[in-house]
Amino acid sequence: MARPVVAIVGRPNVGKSTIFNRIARERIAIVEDTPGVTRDRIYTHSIWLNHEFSLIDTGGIEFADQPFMTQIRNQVDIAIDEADVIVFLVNAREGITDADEKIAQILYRAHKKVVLAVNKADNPEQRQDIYDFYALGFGDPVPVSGTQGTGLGDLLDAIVAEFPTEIEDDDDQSIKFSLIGRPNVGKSSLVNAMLGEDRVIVSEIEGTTRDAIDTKFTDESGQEFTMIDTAGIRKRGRVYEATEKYAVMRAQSAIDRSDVVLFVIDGKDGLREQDKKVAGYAHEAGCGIIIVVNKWDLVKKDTKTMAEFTEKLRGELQYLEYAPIVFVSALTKQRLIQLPEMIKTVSENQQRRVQSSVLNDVLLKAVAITPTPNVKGHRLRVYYLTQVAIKPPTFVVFVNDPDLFHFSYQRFLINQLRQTFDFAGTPIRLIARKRK
Ligand SMILES: Nc1nc2c(ncn2[C@@H]2O[C@H](COP(=O)(O)OP(=O)(O)OP(=O)(O)O)[C@@H](O)[C@H]2O)c(=O)[nH]1
Ligand SMILES: Nc1nc2c(ncn2[C@@H]2O[C@H](COP(=O)(O)OP(=O)(O)OP(=O)(O)O)[C@@H](O)[C@H]2O)c(=O)[nH]1
Repeated sequence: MARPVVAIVGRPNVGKSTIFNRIARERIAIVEDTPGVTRDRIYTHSIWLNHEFSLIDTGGIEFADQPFMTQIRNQVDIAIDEADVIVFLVNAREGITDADEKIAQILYRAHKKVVLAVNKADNPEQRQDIYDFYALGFGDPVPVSGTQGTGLGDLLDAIVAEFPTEIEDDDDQSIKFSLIGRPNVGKSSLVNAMLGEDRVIVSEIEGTTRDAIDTKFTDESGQEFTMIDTAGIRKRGRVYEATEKYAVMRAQSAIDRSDVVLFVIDGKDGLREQDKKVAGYAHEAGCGIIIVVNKWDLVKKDTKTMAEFTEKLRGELQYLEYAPIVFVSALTKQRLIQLPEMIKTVSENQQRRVQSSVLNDVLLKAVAITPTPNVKGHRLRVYYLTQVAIKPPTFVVFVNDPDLFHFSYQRFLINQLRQTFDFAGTPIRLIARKRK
């Protein structure tokens, strides 16, 4: 589902990652007194008063060896390209600096919704000082303190007030999917080859508010698909497109909007670290996943090659055991015809609902095959299984004590579900609740 995107911009050390973490309510980034510390997470989800949104900390995208102002410029450009609302963060203790004024000029020309937040307003005097910041021309400055956690409610109110009001197109029955993968694995080639198939009718290419380009097409059976644009597929010619953090952030945002993700890897090179990161995110997000091994034409094959490749891949990506693997070539178009059908099946599996009565038959049989574990003299008891959500299928199992419900037994139950119903391609979530 598409959510509004909020990006935080500002000079180094104004407290972007501190505020990011506060809003994300998790201490996920490392906060240090050194400007430009390396941080891992720059993209997260948050919710305020029923408004869900994605949040980007542009400070986490670094441009080594670039002059100070170029770095800031790139970060602000990313915010302008990606975000619906930009939080422009300044420092109450330092007043308006030259860099702040430059950022203001860029933002001003971009005609984006901007919320001005004055950080490090830790005490009442500093909160008084914020009036100077009216001079930046973005209306009422909101005083906040990242370290104390004050003012965040007002900041979030100001942010959600700027969210676009247009509602999502509910009539859109198309299956949304994206292609994710390292540079050069052949994503663009696959897209072009898929859209170039005779049997595929490309119906529209639409630019959305965020400058992203999604492509709609219909397959032979009349099923509609929306291909979500990802960085690396259609380049906008920006310098920052080459940075890994940016690519990962774009991939995460595409994953958030997708029902199904085609995780593309290079059949010749195999799997790399960066691949795993993005695949892990898709798994956590609950997307359907298909592993697409591209450039299969370049691989010297005998009868065992495919099985060996599969086994190696399964070993490296154990948590993706449910994802089907398909070996294709964008060049020769081998097996590309299967992709729309596979996406459709995975999407159906992701929306599968199973009645509680049927589920409890499975549960009874499962317990008969493998009795529940005994942990330090306490036996786990499972009483009832019910499905509470789809996309991804999510089940609640009522037990005597959730602490006794260990990972191995969860896995066993999930496997029983997979053996009984077709959940190929979709993650399954299992939540243990104590029966009252
Ligand atoms: N006094 C005070 N210090 C703060 C506040 N918010 C952040 N800081 C401190 O300011 C420093 C920089 O914070 P960061 O969150 O890393 O700043 P940043 O803007 O993400 O920095 P870059 O990574 O360089 O872009 C840290 O030492 C924080 O502890 C605040 O509200 N009050
Ligand atoms: N032999 C062979 N070459 C391929 C295949 N698919 C892509 N290529 C080549 O691999 C290179 C990279 O392909 P792209 O489609 O640009 O890869 P990408 O993943 O979109 O790359 P970025 O745009 O950098 O993210 C190009 O030279 C393609 O011609 C394939 O199936 N077989």
